[in-house]
Amino acid sequence: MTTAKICGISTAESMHAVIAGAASHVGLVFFPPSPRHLSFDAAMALAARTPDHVRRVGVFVNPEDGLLEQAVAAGKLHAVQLHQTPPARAAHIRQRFARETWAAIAVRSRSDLDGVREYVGAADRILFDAKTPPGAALPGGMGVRFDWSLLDGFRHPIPWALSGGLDAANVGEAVRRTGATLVDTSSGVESAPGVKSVDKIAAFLQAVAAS
Ligand SMILES: O=C(O)c1ccccc1NCC(=O)[C@H](O)[C@H](O)COP(=O)(O)O
Repeated sequence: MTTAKICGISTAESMHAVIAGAASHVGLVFFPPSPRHLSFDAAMALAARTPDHVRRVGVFVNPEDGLLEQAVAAGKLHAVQLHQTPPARAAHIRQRFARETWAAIAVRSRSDLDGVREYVGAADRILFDAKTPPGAALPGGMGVRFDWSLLDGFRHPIPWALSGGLDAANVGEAVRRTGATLVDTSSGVESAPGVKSVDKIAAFLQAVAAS
């Protein structure tokens, strides 16, 4: 069975669609340059609307402890997803905050997978995401897909999830092709950057359930 994380939720309406569609995880972004960035107050309000069986994942880019402290408390986070965060720093965060820790690996070529093993003991899950273009404002959430065949034969040392350019039309193929048991999407369920579509969220979650 494949489960899904819908990332970058910022309204009560889209949170309702995530819950109604039976997503396993929801992503709350704490990165000011992102159109999905949440204030602590907004995160607190969304967390209050979310049952605990939908796991709240805070999304961060090499965060300081101070940001993590406030975000973990406001969002009642079950997990933290770390982009551009070296393994030693991820290990510190995992130990200090005692939250399930995901390390995002930005993938464009096979050599990008080399760093995965360094996260053994430092992260609980790897999120394979597409590398965004050089100079891009964001390290994720840009609808960029990577070549899934790069994962062929890769021996995953810890649990993992697939991300990057997934939508209702391609997620079934992505699951079949990679064997992913957890998939993640953000812009694939949006009508504009940062604007979630409840219809697209429902269609994505139906496609995952059918995969
Ligand atoms: O979504 C963001 O704005 C974001 C900002 C900073 C770091 C990571 C971010 N997103 C991470 C995610 O988990 C996205 O769901 C993932 O990159 C896939 O995005 P997309 O290709 O748009 O589906």
